Amino acid sequence: MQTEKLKTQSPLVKTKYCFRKISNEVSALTTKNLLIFSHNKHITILLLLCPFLICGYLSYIQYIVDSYASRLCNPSPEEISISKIPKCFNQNCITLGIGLTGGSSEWTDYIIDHISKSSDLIKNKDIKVLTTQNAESFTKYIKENTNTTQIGVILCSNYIPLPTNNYIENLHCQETKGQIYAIIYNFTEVSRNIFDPNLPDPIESKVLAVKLAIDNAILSYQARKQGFQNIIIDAVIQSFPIPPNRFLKGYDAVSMTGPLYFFIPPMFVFGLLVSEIVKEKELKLRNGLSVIGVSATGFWLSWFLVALFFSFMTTNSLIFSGYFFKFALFLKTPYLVLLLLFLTYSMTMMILGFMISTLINSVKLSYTVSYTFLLGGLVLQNFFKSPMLMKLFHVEDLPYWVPWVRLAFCYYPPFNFSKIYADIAATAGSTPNFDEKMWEEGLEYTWDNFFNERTGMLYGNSYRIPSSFESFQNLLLNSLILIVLTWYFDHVVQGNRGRSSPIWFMFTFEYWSLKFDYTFLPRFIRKSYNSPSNLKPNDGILLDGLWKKYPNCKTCAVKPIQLSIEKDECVSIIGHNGAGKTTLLSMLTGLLDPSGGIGYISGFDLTSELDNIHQSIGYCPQFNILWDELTGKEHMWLFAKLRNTPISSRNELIDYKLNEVNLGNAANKAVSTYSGGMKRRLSVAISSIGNPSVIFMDEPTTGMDPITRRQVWKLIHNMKKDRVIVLTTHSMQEAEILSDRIIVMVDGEIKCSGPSLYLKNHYGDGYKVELIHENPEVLWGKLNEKIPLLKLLDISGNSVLLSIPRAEPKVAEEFFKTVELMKIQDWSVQNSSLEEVFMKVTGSLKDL
Ligand SMILES: Nc1ncnc2c1ncn2[C@@H]1O[C@H](COP(=O)(O)OP(=O)(O)OP(=O)(O)O)[C@@H](O)[C@H]1O
Repeated sequence: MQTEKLKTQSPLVKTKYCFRKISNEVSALTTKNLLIFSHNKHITILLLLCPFLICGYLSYIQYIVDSYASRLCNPSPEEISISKIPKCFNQNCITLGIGLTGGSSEWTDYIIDHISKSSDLIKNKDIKVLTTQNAESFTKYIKENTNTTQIGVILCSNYIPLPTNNYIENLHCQETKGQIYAIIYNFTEVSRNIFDPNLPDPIESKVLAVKLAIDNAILSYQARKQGFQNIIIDAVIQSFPIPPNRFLKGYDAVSMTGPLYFFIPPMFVFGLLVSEIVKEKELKLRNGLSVIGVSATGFWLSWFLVALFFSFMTTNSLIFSGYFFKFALFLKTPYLVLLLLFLTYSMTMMILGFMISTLINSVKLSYTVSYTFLLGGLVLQNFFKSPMLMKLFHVEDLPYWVPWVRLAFCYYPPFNFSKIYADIAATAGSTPNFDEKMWEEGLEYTWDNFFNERTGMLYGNSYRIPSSFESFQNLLLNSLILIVLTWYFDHVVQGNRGRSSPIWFMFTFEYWSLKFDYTFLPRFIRKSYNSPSNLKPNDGILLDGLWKKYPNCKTCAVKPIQLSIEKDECVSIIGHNGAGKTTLLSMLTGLLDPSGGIGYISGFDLTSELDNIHQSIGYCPQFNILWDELTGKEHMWLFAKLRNTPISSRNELIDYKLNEVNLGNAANKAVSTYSGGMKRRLSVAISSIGNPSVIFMDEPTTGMDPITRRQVWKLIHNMKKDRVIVLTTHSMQEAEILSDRIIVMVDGEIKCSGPSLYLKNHYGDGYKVELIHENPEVLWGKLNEKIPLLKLLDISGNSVLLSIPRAEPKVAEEFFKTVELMKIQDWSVQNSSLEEVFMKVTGSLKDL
């Protein structure tokens, strides 16, 4: 047997064995974890697609900024003719409102006619002429008719006192000449459309057109008066070329916002892993694995490999998405630098996730924690993404507390990630030059950049930013600290590995002696509390005074127990709810630390040789150690591998075991589709895999129908050979059929123990006799008179049910003699049932 060999092997062979064992565990559990993710296809695909979606989103932002920036410039603005006044757009609006301050006169009529003809405007429709007392009353009209008049003109046909407080305060209408005009334009009309610099300024062109029309009209009037030819001046306006907006042109979304968006993909994996690990804890799957000897090292290494796999995949998905979208920062940086950055950061976050998962016990809480980390992290990333902040953080001559804050942030992985990213962006991506107020395109990022610090000036202050390599070392330090914390909390937090260690466990000799497996040393050197002098460990189970008291409980859940179970024995433990059965089994399987006492299982010490015990036991707990996503066959494969069954016969063994528990047809179905009974059957099959020398079963047939229950009984019966089976049950029939010995536990104590017949004989009420007589009361009266030791159990109809004490053979003799003389119609004799024994021993009969 493997465990026998272990006892006699040298430390070197043991180390080799340990290494092989752990690598086997890692390979089995990693396969299991990957299988779970492969069954959750949409989540996994989304996880791998996430970087691509983020890069696509960034590319879209870049596109918007670029197209926006390109639209904001106009290198060759068009000439706009102003020879005609443009008509206003709205219905019923007035293109030109003309106020005549001195009433109409010859020259004003001429001008209005001229404008009307030259600009195709209809009088009294497009042009409204008002004779106003003064300029103020014209502006009053405009105010009262908001937005109906496009442009107003005041023709000063006589002297008008000037208003002091409106648009025309600079107007000087001359009393004598009266040939001066003023243009009043609607300032609220949108000026140049900033979203499209190719459009002309609506006000400029209109005002100029009006001015030109009036000037032309005046010139024409003057020319006619003085006998000149009709003079027409034609004019155009054209704006200056509009240069590109220098705050947008060259903006690089990937450089400026990368740390914010690239923070997200690892957080998805983070959330997924934390919830999966906590789920294994909440459903006690990890406890189940610990019982069959899966080491914490194997457990965490398997998750580490899964995290590495997903981190590697998402990292590469991110890098190649960057290449796909032609991000300059990605194209100008060596692949290895990008891989190192994203992978190290992702792995550090995964290890942070491992550490968090050791502190929480519920999946619900794990979701809350993951979301909090994601949202809180995004808020911080919003600051850290800024290259300006990175420079500000490293400016020399800072207040004394800033370097301390910076140092504190160095222990926050996303800060180090943002810092390295900013280093790359500063070289390979476009960055804002605040002094020049423009964007500078990046150069190639080389390994020299990786190892060199960055220096420069910011608003007249010099800054010195440590090299990317230094920040990379910080990330590695973060990982190391988180690994140590994970290791520590995994030991001390209750529920992680079943047993929890004291908070100073690493300073105890026992911890390191167990760790290095010094079991080859003589027993007196190792720690052995309650070391027995007269106990000889057997191949089965030997307990001497083993007891358990839960913290904050007044009484012991299990009082000191003496028990010896030999090989080939099947023992059932029966007891009422809360009697201590599960606690006893948990101690024997190493899930709970005994409060005291000695125990040996397969010859190994329960306190110091637990690793070896785990190698030699099988366990079918009250809860099923099953993963909903995996199929029955995958479960069997996992446990067969963990149990190191020979590869050549593994598949055959799996099929055989599954058929044995009637699950052959459902072997390839996910366990989530199994009924409660099917899951129990699978758990029983799993407990027997790998030929364990002791099997513990906690209520193995709960939830099974009578036919399947009998099949499982048969299976357990066949498993008895060459091993010890300890099962707890509430079914007396099960205990009676399966066990060679029955132990009755009451309030943490073994009240009695022995084969079923012995218990019945010893604790039962004797024989039960049922007599059928035409007058049962008379019959009982006579019997009771002759044999007072008889006990009446029931009289109903023609039947009398009574018991004869087993310990009194003479009473039985006397009873049968008496009965022979009576006219008995029928009779039957029955031995006591186990249920009666149980009720009597547990004292429950009194309570009924
Ligand atoms: N984690 C715990 N902390 C404190 N007390 C506990 C804990 N687990 C069990 N107990 C107490 O220990 C006693 C024994 O419980 P245990 O679960 O071993 O009984 P059981 O015989 O297995 O019951 P059942 O048949 O219902 O499974 C009970 O009084 C129970 O309340």
